[in-house]
Amino acid sequence: MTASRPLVAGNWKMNGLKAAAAEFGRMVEGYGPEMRKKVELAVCPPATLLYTLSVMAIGSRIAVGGQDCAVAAAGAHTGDLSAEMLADAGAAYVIVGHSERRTDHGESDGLVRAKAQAVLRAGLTPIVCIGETEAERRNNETLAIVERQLAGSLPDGVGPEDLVVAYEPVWAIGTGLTPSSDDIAEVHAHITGRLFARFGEPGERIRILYGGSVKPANAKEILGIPHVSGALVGGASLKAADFLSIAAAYA
Ligand SMILES: O=C[C@H](O)COP(=O)(O)O
Repeated sequence: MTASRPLVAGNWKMNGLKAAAAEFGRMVEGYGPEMRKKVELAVCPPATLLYTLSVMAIGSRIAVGGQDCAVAAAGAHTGDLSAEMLADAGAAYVIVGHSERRTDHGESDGLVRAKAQAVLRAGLTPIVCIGETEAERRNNETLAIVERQLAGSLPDGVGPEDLVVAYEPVWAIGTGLTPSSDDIAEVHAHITGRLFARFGEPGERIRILYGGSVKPANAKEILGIPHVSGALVGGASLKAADFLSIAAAYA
């Protein structure tokens, strides 16, 4: 896995029954050699579809990933899935700290960090999500919030290939709203600076995805912003045509 190509990752969230595999099949078909050279694609389906999609992805170079994991590797944790299980099912990535997990399940920065460590332990790459709420942005706290979340959520001792950061303003998720390009640029530059401060020069090469209402219509503009090295896409990743059209912003 190289950090040189940008990454467009789809997060299907709690969407997709068996029939959704056909949509993934269309993504596999559409991810041709030219696109592969320019952009890496990953799809994080519900865990029930992970193994099916990973088998379909063999030979296609589309990665699949999980949306969350437990901290422990195995044991008496009813209903949980370990990073090792996700790896066994074919995952290459695991999203941790998504704002919906932070909100719905009260996940703290410390827990997100432990989950990111678990992902690394299993040999996978964590996509660590951070981002401010609408109230925090209104109070001009955005940079302080992302800085605090980064400091608390990122694992230590990782190289640029081992880690992906996703900046997702909570108020932009699923709303059709997006920050201005200048605002996205400011936050991504700030995150880059913090990654440099924490990891040294390799930290500047850690990919920082933008997430929050990325659509085919705005992908080219958002993905062209300095320090934006890909996207974490929710709703628009459910349809192959939309997802591939977003990735085509790099073509
Ligand atoms: O993980 C993906 C994000 O939450 C963005 O979702 P969205 O593209 O539906 O706004």
